[in-house]
Amino acid sequence: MAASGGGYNYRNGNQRSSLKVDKPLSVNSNPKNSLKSKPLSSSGGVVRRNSTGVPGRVRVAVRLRPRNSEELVADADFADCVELQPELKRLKLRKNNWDSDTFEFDEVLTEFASQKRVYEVVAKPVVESVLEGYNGTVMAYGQTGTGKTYTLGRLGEEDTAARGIMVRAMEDILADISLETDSVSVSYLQLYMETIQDLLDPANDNIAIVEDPKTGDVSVPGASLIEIMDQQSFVELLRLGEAHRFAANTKLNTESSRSHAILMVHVKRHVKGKDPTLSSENGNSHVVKNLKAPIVRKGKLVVVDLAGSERIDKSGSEGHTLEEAKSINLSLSALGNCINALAENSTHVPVRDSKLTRLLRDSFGGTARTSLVITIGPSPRHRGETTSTIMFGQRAMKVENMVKLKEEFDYKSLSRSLDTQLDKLIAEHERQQKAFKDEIERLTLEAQNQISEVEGNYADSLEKERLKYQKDYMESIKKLEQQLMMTQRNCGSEKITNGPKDDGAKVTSNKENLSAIEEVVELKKQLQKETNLRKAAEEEVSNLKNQLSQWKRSEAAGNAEILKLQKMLEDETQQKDKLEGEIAVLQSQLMQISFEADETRKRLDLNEPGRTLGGMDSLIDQVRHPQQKDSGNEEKASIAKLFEQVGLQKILSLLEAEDADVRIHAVKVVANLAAEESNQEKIVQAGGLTSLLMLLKSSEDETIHRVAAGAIANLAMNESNQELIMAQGGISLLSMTAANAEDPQTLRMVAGAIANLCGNDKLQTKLRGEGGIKALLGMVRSGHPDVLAQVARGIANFAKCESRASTQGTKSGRSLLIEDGALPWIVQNANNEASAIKRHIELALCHLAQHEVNTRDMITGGALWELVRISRDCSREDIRNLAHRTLTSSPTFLAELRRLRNAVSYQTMKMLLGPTSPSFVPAEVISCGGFS
Ligand SMILES: Nc1ncnc2c1ncn2[C@@H]1O[C@H](COP(=O)(O)OP(=O)(O)OP(=O)(O)O)[C@@H](O)[C@H]1O
Repeated sequence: MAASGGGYNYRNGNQRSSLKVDKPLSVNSNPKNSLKSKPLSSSGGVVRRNSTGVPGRVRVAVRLRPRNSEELVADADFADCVELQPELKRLKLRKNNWDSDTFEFDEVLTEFASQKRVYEVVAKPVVESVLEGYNGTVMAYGQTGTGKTYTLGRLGEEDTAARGIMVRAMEDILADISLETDSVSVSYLQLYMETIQDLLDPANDNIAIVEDPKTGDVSVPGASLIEIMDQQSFVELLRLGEAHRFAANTKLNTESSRSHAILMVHVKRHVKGKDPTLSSENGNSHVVKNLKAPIVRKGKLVVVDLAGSERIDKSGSEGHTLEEAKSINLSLSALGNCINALAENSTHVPVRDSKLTRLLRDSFGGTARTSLVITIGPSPRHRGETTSTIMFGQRAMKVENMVKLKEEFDYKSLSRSLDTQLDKLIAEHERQQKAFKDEIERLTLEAQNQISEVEGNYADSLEKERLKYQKDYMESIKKLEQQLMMTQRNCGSEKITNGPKDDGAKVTSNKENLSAIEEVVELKKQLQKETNLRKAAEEEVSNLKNQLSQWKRSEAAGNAEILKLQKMLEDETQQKDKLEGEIAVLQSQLMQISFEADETRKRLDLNEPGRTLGGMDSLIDQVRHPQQKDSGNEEKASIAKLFEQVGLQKILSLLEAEDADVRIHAVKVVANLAAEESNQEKIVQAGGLTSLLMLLKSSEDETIHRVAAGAIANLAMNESNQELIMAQGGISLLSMTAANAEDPQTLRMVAGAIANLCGNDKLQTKLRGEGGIKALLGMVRSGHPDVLAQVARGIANFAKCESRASTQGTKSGRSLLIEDGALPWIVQNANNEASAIKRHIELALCHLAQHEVNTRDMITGGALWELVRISRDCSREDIRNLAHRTLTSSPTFLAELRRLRNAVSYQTMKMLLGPTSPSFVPAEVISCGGFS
C-alpha cells in the first residue's frame, strides 16, 4: 500500500496565503518538535488569524508499546508485526515474511520513546496553543492494553520520568500563567455506556452536553469545575478521578479502562493592556481617558483517553461486560464514521450518532488544534487490530480543522473596574462633604464662643468701671459738700458772735480765709484728679469698644470663611453632578462599544467579506432594511439595557453636551435606539426628534449631520412622526444639510429621510412648497448609487401619492415633479444599471404616465420610449403590465405612437436609433400589441 496522508512534515495543512492578516498564530521555536504548529504563510511570514480561523490538520503520531512479559514468551519465535522507521516517519506493517505495507505518520515513536519525548512531540504544541487562547485536543486511540492510559494518564509519582501527558501539560500551564491575573480550572469526566459522569463527583452521573450553535463550542456546564492553584492539587484530582473510573479485567488488559475519560482544562488569561482609567485634570475635572475593555483569551485543552478498541471475541467479554464492549465499539465506530466523512469532505458528518462524537465535535472538523496518538502493540497475533488502528490514524490525518483564537472583550471586568472607580469617587466625595460640614460647624462655634466671651468681658469691665467711677465721684462730691458746709458754717458764726473786730481779730480772720482758700485749692486738685480718672475710664471704655469692633470684624471674616466653604461645597456638588453625567456617557459608550462589538462579531461570524461594520454602519443598514432590525436578540438586549441603565432623558440631554465627542457619541446612541421601532415613540415624546432636528441646524460636524439624519430617517418611517418633522421645519433643515453635505453617506441619510416624507399623501404640497423635491434633485450631484437609489425612491413615493390624489380628484394640473424639473433626470436614469434606482424610476414613470396632464411633457421629454421599454423589458410583471396598460389607455400616447409609425418606417428608425439604443422601439411595439 502506498504511503498516504504523510509527507506534510507537520505543516499546518494547506497553505492559504490569502488569509486576512490580523494576528499571529502560535509560533514555536524548537525545530525538533515536529508536531508543533508552523507558520502558514508561504512567503515565510507569520500565520495570521481571521474570524473563521486558519486551517490546521489533525496531527497523528503512532506509538509502539514494548513487548510485555506474556508477549516476550508467547511471541518469542515471531517477529513484531510492525517495523518502525522513525527517521523517515514511517511504519511498515508486515503482511507476511516477504510483503509489507508502509504508512507515514506525523511522528513515529518507537518502544524506546521516553514519556518526555512523547509529551513534547504530541502534546506540547497543543498546550502552547491553548496558552495562546486556542482550543486544543490531545487524544489517544488504540487497542486495549497498548498504552493509552500509560501515555496520557500516568501520574509518575514514584518515577518522575514516567509522568504522562496530563501531568506534564498542567506543569507547563502553571509555569506559564500568572495566578494573579489568569486562572486555570479543570473538569474530569467519563463517558460510560452513553452516560456522562463527573469523575470528581461521581453522584453527578447524567451530565448534559451543550453545544453553542453559533460558535460550535461544546461544553458540559453540569460538571464540577475545580480551580487549580498548584500541581499537587491537580495530581490529587487526577488520582481521585482515576479511582472512580470504570475498569475491568479483560483478556487483553487486567486494568482495562471501560470508559472514555475526558479531562477538560480551561485556561483564562488576561491580555496585557491598559485598564480603563478615570484621570483627574485641572485638579477637579474627571475625564474618561481610556475606555478599552480588557481582552481575555480562553483556551481549552481536552485530553481524551479513549476506551480500548478491540474485537469483542478478543476481549473475552460476556454479559454486562459484553454490553460495555458493544457500547465502546459503538461510540468508537461513530467516531471513525465522522473521521471518514471529514476525511472525504462529505457534506454530512454524523456527529449526533454518539455522545463521544458530540463531545469531540470541536476536535475533529472544528476550531481546535488536535493531536492524536495512536497506540499499537507489537504482537503479530493482533495484526488485525493493529491494522485497523493504523487505518484510523491515517484517515484522521486527512481531517482539517479551522483553528480559531478564542478571544473576547471582557466587558464585565471593564464594567466592574468602572463601578469600583465610581464607588471610590462617590465615597471620597462623601468624605469631603462631611469634612467640610464639620469644619464649618467648628469655625462657627469657635467664632460664637469668642464673640460671647468678648462681649461678656466688655460688659463686666464696663460695669465695674462705671460703678467705681460713680462711687469715687459720689465720695468726692460728698467730701466737697461737707467741706463747703463746714467753711460756710465757720464764717457765719464768726460774723454773728464777734460783730466788728479789731485788727488782731482781722488778722485771725484773714488766716482762716487763707486756710479756706487752701482747702478750695486742695478740692480743685481733687476735682482735677477725679476728672483725670474719669478720662482714663472713658479711654478704657473706648479701648473696649475698639476691641469689640475688632471681634466683630473677625466674626465677619469667620462668616466669609463659612461662605467660602459653602461655595466649595456647592462646587463639589456640581462636580458630583458632572461626574454622574460622565458616568452616564461612560455607560452609554460602553453600551455602544458592546453594541458595535456584537455587530462586528455577528458580521465576522457570518463570514461576510468587506470591512467590519460599526454601530453607524449597522444604523445605515437598518435605515435601508428596517425589517432586519429584529434579527439580533443581543442587539435588542443592548438597547433595552441602555434605556435601563442610562435613561433616555440623560442620553438626549447629552445631545447638547459641550464636548463634541460626547455629542457625537450621544447622537450615535440615539440613532441606534431610533432604529428600533419600539423606541421611536419614546424618543419623539421625550423631545428627541426636536433635538435631532436642532442638531442639523446648530452643529457643523458632518458626522453629527450624518448620524442625526439617519435617526430622523428612521423616525420618518412612522406617519405621525412625518407630520411632526414637517411641522418643525424638517424639510428646510434637511434641505440645508443636503446642500452643505459632501459625504455620500450623509446625503444618503438625508435623501432617505426626505424619501420617507415623500410617501405621505397629506404632506405633498407642503413638502414641495418647502423645497423638498428640489433638495432631492440637488443630491443627484453626488452620483453615488446609494444616494441616487434614495432619490429615486423619494420620486417614486411622491409620484405614487400624486397619482392617488389625481385619481381621487383632490389634485389637478401637471405633476409637481415635472413642475420642479425632475423629468430629465427620471428619463436619464430609467434604465440605470443599478436595479434599486431603475426599479423606483420605472414605477415613478408609470405613475406619472397615468394622468393625461403629464403625457405631453413626457413625450417631449423622451419618457414615452422608456415607457415602451418598460412595457416590454421590465423584469417585474406588475410594472410591465402597468406600463402596457398606461400606454394603451392614453389617447395622447397612442396618437404619438401612431404618428411615429406613419412618419418613419421601422427600418429608418432602426437606422436612426440603432438596435442597441435603449430608446430603440422594436417595430412590433409600434405596429401591433394593441398600440395601433
Ligand atoms: N510505552 C510503554 N512502556 C512500558 N509499559 C507500557 C507502555 N505502554 C503501556 N505499557 C504497559 O502496558 C499495560 C497496558 O497499558 P495501558 O493500561 O496504558 O493500556 P490502555 O491502552 O490504556 O488499555 P485499555 O484501553 O484497556 O485501558 C500497562 O501495564 C502499562 O504499564
